[in-house]
Amino acid sequence: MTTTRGLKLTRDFLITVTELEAVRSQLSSKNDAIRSELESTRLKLTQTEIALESLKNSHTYEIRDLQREREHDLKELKFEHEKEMTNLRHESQRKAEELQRSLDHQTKDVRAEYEEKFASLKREMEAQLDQERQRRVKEVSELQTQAELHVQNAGVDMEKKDRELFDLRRETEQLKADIERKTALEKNLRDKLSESTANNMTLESANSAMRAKINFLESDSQAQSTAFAELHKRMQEAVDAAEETKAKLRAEETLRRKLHNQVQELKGNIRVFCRVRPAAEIEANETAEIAYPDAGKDSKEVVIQGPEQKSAMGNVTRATNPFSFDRVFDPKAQNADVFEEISQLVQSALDGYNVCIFCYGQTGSGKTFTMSSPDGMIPLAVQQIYNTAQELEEKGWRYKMEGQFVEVYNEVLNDLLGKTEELDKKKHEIRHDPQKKSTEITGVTSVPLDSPDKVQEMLSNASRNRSVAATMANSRSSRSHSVFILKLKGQNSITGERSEGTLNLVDLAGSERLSHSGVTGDRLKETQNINRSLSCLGDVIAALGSGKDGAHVPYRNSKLTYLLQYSLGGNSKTLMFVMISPLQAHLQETLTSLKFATKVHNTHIGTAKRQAKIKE
Ligand SMILES: Nc1ncnc2c1ncn2[C@@H]1O[C@H](COP(=O)(O)OP(=O)(O)OP(=O)(O)O)[C@@H](O)[C@H]1O
Repeated sequence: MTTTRGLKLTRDFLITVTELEAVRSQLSSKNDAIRSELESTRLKLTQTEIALESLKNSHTYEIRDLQREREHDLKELKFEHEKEMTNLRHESQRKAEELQRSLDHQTKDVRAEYEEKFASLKREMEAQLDQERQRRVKEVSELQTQAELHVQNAGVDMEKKDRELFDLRRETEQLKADIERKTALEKNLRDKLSESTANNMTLESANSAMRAKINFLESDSQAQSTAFAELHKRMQEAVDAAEETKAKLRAEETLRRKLHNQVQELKGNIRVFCRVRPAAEIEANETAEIAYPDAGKDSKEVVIQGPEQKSAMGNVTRATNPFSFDRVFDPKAQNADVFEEISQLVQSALDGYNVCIFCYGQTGSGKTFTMSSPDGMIPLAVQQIYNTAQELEEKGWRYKMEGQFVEVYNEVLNDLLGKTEELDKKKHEIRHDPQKKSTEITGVTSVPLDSPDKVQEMLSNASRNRSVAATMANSRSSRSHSVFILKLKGQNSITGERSEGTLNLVDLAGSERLSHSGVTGDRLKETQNINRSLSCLGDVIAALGSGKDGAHVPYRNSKLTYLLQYSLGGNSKTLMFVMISPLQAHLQETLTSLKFATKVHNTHIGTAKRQAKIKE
């Protein structure tokens, strides 16, 4: 069995080998055919390459021949060209020379022609110039004559103006001398009056003694009645003399006040006083260098040594800053000395003027001390007005005096004499009467000032109200403007005259330059309002000083200037106090304040008019 299977396997194997042999012989014959085909193709390729090589060689020869030919042609052409160029160059050179010759010829002709024309034009121009020169010389001499005439006229005018100025100065001097004389006279008359009053009293007592004597004697003898008549006559003479002296005194007083007002009008009606407060004990070593060169004489000058400045070279210098005002009060000056200087101005309110006195300066420079302390300007002004009003009663004048005290805080008006709980709440409005040039504030408390003691009560009420407000918004007095308004209405029963004047005493908010940086909320609002209202005050003064009649004055730009509309400007007398701190730390603010005050001092805001009328 196994052998059969082996035989079968061997037969199958042999069959397979035979088949594979047949396939191999087929493949080998195919391979031979392909190889011979490859050989013939390779032969063909070699032949083609040979043919190509020979073609390439023949082309190379042709190209070389062509190149040689072309080079030859090129050389010939170049030669021809150069020959032609030489000919052309010669030809053009010849033509150029010809052209140059002809041009030279033409130029010569043209130049000759132009020279001739130029000479004739020059002659013409010179003739015209000569004529013009003569005309101008004539004109210049005419102008010179006219100018000389003008100069002569101007000289005459100048002399006239100088004379006028001199006359005015003399008049002012005379007025001043008159006032001094009248004041001396008045004093004299007052002395005489008191002497006469004393005489009168003596005579009256003598008279009553005589009467008693007469009664006692009850005699009707001739001698007694003559003596009595004589005594009576002497007494009557003394009474008449006293009456006459009183009348003279009244006339002199009227004249003195008139002359004072005239002098003020001649001076212009805005004046500036400067006051330097004393340093407190603890500040004694921190003071700036401030000098008063004319102290004890005119007292109009103050000199501030500026801060130290280092130059690029390292040198340290200090600028000297001199300022001059109508009056400078050094730290030794007392409130009474200051008031003496303003008393005439206060008096003007009684004469029917609107008067405005305001204190400008940084916080802590002495504004409130000057205005509201017990011997400050407000109490002294009220006291003086009260005394004068009483004296004027003799001359037939009766005055009604009313005081108001308001505050402008954050552009809102507050009544400092009103109820504390109404502060910052009750609305007040400003009403102007353009006809009467007067101002009213709605709903504001008016205190009749029938005795000078009332003013102290008023001031303490105002201060109490302000201190209550201060607990709510810090140091209210330095962050708001306060205005004390004294209204004076007078009537003369003898002459029928009436007068209406207002005295405004203003304590401004601290003028230190307040920066907006780092401030927010209520404090920022306060700061902006103070800055704005103080700059509005400056703008109003500048507009008034621009001297243009009818020029727009921006009173409406702030509550303060709107309130003071009729007390700042043409129809009023204005005085500004610039208050100065003596401390070195405040030097920069001091210089800023003094510069602002100098601007105000240089402003002339017209002539004040009295608000007086005659009874129809
Ligand atoms: N002439 C003076 N003599 C003596 N002390 C003065 C004088 N002036 C000011 N003082 C004192 O200096 C301090 C600051 O003055 P004051 O309060 O009047 O300044 P102010 O400018 O009104 O400040 P604020 O703007 O805060 O109201 C106060 O203690 C005051 O008493």
